[in-house]
Amino acid sequence: MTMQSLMARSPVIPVVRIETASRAPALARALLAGGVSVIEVTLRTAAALEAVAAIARDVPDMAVGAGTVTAPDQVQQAHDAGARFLVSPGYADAVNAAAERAALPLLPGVATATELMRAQADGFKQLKFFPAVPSGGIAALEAFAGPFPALRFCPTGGVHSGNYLDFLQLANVPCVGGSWLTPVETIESGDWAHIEALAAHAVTARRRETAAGRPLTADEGWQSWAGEEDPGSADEALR
Ligand SMILES: O=C(O)C(=O)C[C@H](O)[C@H](O)COP(=O)(O)O
Repeated sequence: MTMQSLMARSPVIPVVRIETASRAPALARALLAGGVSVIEVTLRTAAALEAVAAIARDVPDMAVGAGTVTAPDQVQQAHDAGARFLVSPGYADAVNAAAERAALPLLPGVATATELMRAQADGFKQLKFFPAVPSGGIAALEAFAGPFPALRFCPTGGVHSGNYLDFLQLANVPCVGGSWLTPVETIESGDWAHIEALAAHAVTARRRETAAGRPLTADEGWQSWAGEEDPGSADEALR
């Protein structure tokens, strides 16, 4: 699987912080049921690697990756757990080399033109733009499109239900990353229907906008639910 094909699987890559590995398969099934078939489990908790392994074993249709990869030894650990891709918040030669040795697709993080130039020279075409909103958001991505027309970005950090459709309007943004589909407290409470609804809403609103060929208003995006399932008010489903 290439990073390009992974980024084409879903308009949103859920960035997950999970405290209890045994909850990971149910979480992955809820996202799949909502139409999201890729998940990034951040290596920020003690349960993360076990969660990656549980998803890889029990939910094979979910493309599970490891995020927050900041050191080369995490690459091998993620590989051994069954991760199918890696995401790093930054750009580090040692991590890049370890990912290449492990033959795992890597989405490295960049935020400046200098980092983009390094990544491009190293052969990367798909990059995480992190932290997206603090680093200039949509205006920065539009500016990067001029000197770097071949690069594609997954903006992450500050992207949420209220702005992700705007990011996806950009020609150099095939997908975004964000934590809003998988709130920590919702995972801990096991409210899988809510996570399925968040995923379904994100995917459906994007599909509807693509079909319309123009940006939707917030209300129109929400109406993408009409006729499928009554999610209650936007505030309620996105609570
Ligand atoms: O740990 C990493 O490697 C990260 O990428 C951090 C993530 O970007 C955020 O956890 C997601 O950001 P929010 O959607 O703004 O919550």
